[in-house]
Amino acid sequence: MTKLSVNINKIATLRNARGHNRPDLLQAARDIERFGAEGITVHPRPDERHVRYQDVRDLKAVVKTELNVEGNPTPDFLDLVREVRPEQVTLVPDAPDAITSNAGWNTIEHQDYLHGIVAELKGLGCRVSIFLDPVPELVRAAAATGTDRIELYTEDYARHYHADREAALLPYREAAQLAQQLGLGLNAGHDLDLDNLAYMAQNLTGLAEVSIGHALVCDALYLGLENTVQLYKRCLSAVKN
Ligand SMILES: CC(=O)[C@@H](O)[C@H](O)COP(=O)(O)O
Ligand SMILES: NCC(=O)COP(=O)(O)O
Repeated sequence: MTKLSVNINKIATLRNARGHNRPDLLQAARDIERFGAEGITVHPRPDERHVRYQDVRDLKAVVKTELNVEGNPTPDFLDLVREVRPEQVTLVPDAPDAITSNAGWNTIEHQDYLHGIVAELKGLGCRVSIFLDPVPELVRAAAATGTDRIELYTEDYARHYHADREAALLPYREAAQLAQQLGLGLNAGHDLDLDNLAYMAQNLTGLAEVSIGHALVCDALYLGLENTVQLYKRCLSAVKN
């Protein structure tokens, strides 16, 4: 079954709002794992607007499932993951001032660059995933970097889901099939929520992991964190109807 990695960036956003430690990010991570998540994802951005670099160091000792650290492989980010050695590193080509992740890698143009980073991170014992759009040529070029997995950038799927979910998912299904043929592991994330998750999980072959944060934390404000984590898990276990 597809694993749920909960992105706790937005819990850190709330924590930072008052300059104190409430909510306690580390306790939230422990609780989210206890509620059933199979991973914790963080995306420490250069401006530390939410998850701070020290949070990542502290989470390494706290997370008992898998720690997935996302980010643009800047020198500071690489120094952090060299120090922390999380179970998974997801490479994302974000600009420092991006309001959120808004693009996947051009793995054709950056293939040599990514190849070197992938080799180093795998050498540290980290699983590596590359964030990209569901474009066959990009998937093929990602495989040539030696990455363990790709993460399909699902904003477009989420945007078009309600209009025509079958059409919205089609490029992702094709990319997933190609990834499987190329021996790439498959993750997915960005803007997934309680409306659109089950259909993707039921129809994307070989989907190993989804990382979900913004919608999940928003839902938890109304539904409670434990209940919300379990609702997202239920979407991943729903049988295709
Ligand atoms: C890579 C991706 O799509 C998201 O995981 C990203 O981490 C979200 O970042 P924000 O929480 O800063 O919007
Ligand atoms: N990689 C996607 C992620 O970690 C969370 O994205 P979102 O659910 O906050 O959009």
